[in-house]
Amino acid sequence: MSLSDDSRYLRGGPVAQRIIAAVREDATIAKAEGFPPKLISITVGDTDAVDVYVRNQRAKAQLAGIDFEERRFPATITSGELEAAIHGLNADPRVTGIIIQRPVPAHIPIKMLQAAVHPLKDVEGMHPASIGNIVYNQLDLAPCTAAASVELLKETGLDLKGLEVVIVGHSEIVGKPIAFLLMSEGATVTVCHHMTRSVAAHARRADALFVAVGKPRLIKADMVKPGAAVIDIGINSEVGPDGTSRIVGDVDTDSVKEVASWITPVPGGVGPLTVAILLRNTMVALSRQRALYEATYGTSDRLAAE
Ligand SMILES: NC(=O)C1=CN([C@@H]2O[C@H](COP(=O)(O)OP(=O)(O)OC[C@H]3O[C@@H](n4cnc5c(N)ncnc54)[C@H](OP(=O)(O)O)[C@@H]3O)[C@@H](O)[C@H]2O)C=CC1
Ligand SMILES: Nc1nc(=O)c2c([nH]1)NC[C@@H]1CN(c3ccc(C(=O)N[C@@H](CCC(=O)O)C(=O)O)cc3)C=[N+]21
Repeated sequence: MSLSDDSRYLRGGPVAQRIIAAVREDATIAKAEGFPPKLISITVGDTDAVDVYVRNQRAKAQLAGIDFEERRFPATITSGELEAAIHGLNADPRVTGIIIQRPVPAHIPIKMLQAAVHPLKDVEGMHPASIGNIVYNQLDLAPCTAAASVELLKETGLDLKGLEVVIVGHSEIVGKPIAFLLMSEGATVTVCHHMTRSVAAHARRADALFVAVGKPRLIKADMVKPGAAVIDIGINSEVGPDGTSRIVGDVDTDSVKEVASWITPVPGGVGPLTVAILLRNTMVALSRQRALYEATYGTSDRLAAE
């Protein structure tokens, strides 16, 4: 069966396109009212997966009518210098949202950086105060990849209540928020990580398996329950047999798709939806900023006010 007509593939593109079209409408109105949305990406050092993400952020932001600017810093920068740069962006009224690309070099405390971003400009909901909102089931501005992964699982039509879900990987930005989002949907959630005794034994029980580790082909067909939904979040750059670089996930897709009922392809699965949700979150941040502006100045139309 060809890729395009295989219904087992859960594709992010169509959902992403719908979100981007809606963002574009919102952005057009916001611009006309004096609030052009602008997203700033902060990259520290060099990571392949970040390069792919930023490239797509720029392309899709342009489609959606959101200004996009990348600030790149060398891996040798100090945390104090980075914090100062973030404070400058917090104070700039033209900046709607700030995303700090992960990972950052080991000498920079990531939590301190996330805490430096003003919560109203925190488009990934990663400020220590914001991430707590998902514990309270307040989900309108959740970390983008986690939200994208759960959204794709919902595309299967599976009832999430009581669903056996296994997540492999427990990072702050992906695995942990997915666990919280799914708990709030009523799923029974198991989280595996590098200390888990047998990832395979857990994975084989899963009706839905989420994988966010960063290791190509970690998940093989014998680790997947027949009929399961497999959400592959990994983005790994690999040099193919022809010498060109390509992107692969964490799942051995060719073999796993013979066992699973649904699988997200890489590329074309979670990635495009992550980008779309980041842009949508930027508009959520803008509307919160506008609400504050209105409470202060009595109007949310900045152009009319001036
Ligand atoms: N498609 C998308 O939108 C996105 C994709 N990604 C990709 O997802 C992957 C993971 O990203 P991220 O969560 O940020 O990465 P991290 O490196 O922060 O986390 C990786 C996680 O995997 C766990 N782990 C490592 N080895 C194993 C193993 N052998 N078995 C089980 N668990 C293991 C680690 O556990 P421990 O901490 O205990 O060592 C850790 O929790 C990467 O490929 C990244 O590029 C990330 C974000 C968005
Ligand atoms: N703070 C932070 N948040 C993140 O969400 C985050 C991060 N840091 N660091 C890097 C990883 C990686 N990541 C990707 C998201 C989308 C694509 C994406 O658009 N992928 C396309 C690739 C298409 C192409 O090849 O161009 C796809 O999978 O189809 C890739 C990678 C987000 N991450």
